[in-house]
Amino acid sequence: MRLLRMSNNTLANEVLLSVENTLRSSPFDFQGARIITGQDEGAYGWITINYLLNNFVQDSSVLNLLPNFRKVETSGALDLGGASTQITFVSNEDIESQDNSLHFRLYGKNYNVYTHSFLCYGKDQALRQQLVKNLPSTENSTIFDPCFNSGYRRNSSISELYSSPCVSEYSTLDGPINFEIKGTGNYHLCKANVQSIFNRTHCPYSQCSFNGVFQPVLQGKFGAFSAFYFVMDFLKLTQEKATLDEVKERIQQHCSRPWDEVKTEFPKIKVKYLSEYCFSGAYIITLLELGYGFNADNWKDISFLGKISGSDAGWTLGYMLNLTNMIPAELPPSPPLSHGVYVGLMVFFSIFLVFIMLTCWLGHRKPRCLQKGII
Ligand SMILES: Nc1ccn([C@@H]2O[C@H](COP(=O)(O)OP(=O)(O)OP(=O)(O)O)[C@@H](O)[C@H]2O)c(=O)n1
Repeated sequence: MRLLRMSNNTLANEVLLSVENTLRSSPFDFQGARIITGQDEGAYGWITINYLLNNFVQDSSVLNLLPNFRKVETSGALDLGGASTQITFVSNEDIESQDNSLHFRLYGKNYNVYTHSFLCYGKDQALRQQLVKNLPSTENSTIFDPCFNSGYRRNSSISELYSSPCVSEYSTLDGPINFEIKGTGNYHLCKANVQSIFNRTHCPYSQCSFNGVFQPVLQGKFGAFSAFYFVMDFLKLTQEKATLDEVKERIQQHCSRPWDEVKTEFPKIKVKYLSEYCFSGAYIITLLELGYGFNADNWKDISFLGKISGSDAGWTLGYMLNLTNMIPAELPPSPPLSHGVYVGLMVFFSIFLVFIMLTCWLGHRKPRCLQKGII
């Protein structure tokens, strides 16, 4: 919707109006439809996964005294959509760019959060950028693309290719109107093509991810969801903790398989998704490694998450939690003593009272001989 608004604002408004009309006639308490910002998308994704992972349940002074008390850290959020991708995590460093800085107070604790949304770096738009950047200058009607399995063919057109604002600046009237994309299935060539859409030559801050965007040093664990999960799940890389090299090896193997073989093995998967897993694998590795700076050491900090406790990982739950005030800024008032400590103190004081009464009684009691009048 953010892309559509850029290329055709009237059409974007028409879509919103249509959504509003439909939802207004539903039994829900509909309060309006709007296009959220990339920053919101990052923030709400971060809230969702940390809420579902129970990371906001923080220490109270009593809990702190417990021997097995775990100081809960939040998890960073990595979201890959079709049009944009978001990275969000708590950072102890100075966030040099205001646009990337968020402050939350949740359950009585402050969080300084870094977030950035890269529009045009979702999986579908990145594929488009990669194709455009590597279009041969000749007027060939066939494009050989290493990011598709060999034997794969797809028809496209110049107008379709350049229809997105992510690539319209590269638009050229040269070349054929219609062309055919033919896969050659080569992971290393594909990765080289994908790298060409990441600009790491300029950085106006002390450190950047790519395209001149500030990013502090990566901190803590990360949950990667949406297309990060769909792709890694297809490649069977979400359960086992594979090393970065093993992950690359698996993607390389997949890219080198002939398209016919892939299609026969997975007849139930949509052709659009299936045909793009080679590109998607190479893109995810490049985005995480070259873009965000993950490496062989901190790769283990990334968990690929589809559902958490039965709920989808994504920005929508976080948006709803925020809207309905489900995560209060302050901790709910808790009793000064826990139940266990209260019961323990009651038992102790009861025994103490009985002991005092017994001592008094023994101290004031007359000896038996006095009672009988014998000195
Ligand atoms: N089983 C699936 C489902 C989706 N996808 C891909 O995952 C990406 C993200 O899909 P979706 O969650 O529908 O994202 P969008 O809503 O399009 O993302 P955005 O937030 O960027 O608009 C898309 O490229 C889609 O083709 C996939 O590879 N396999």
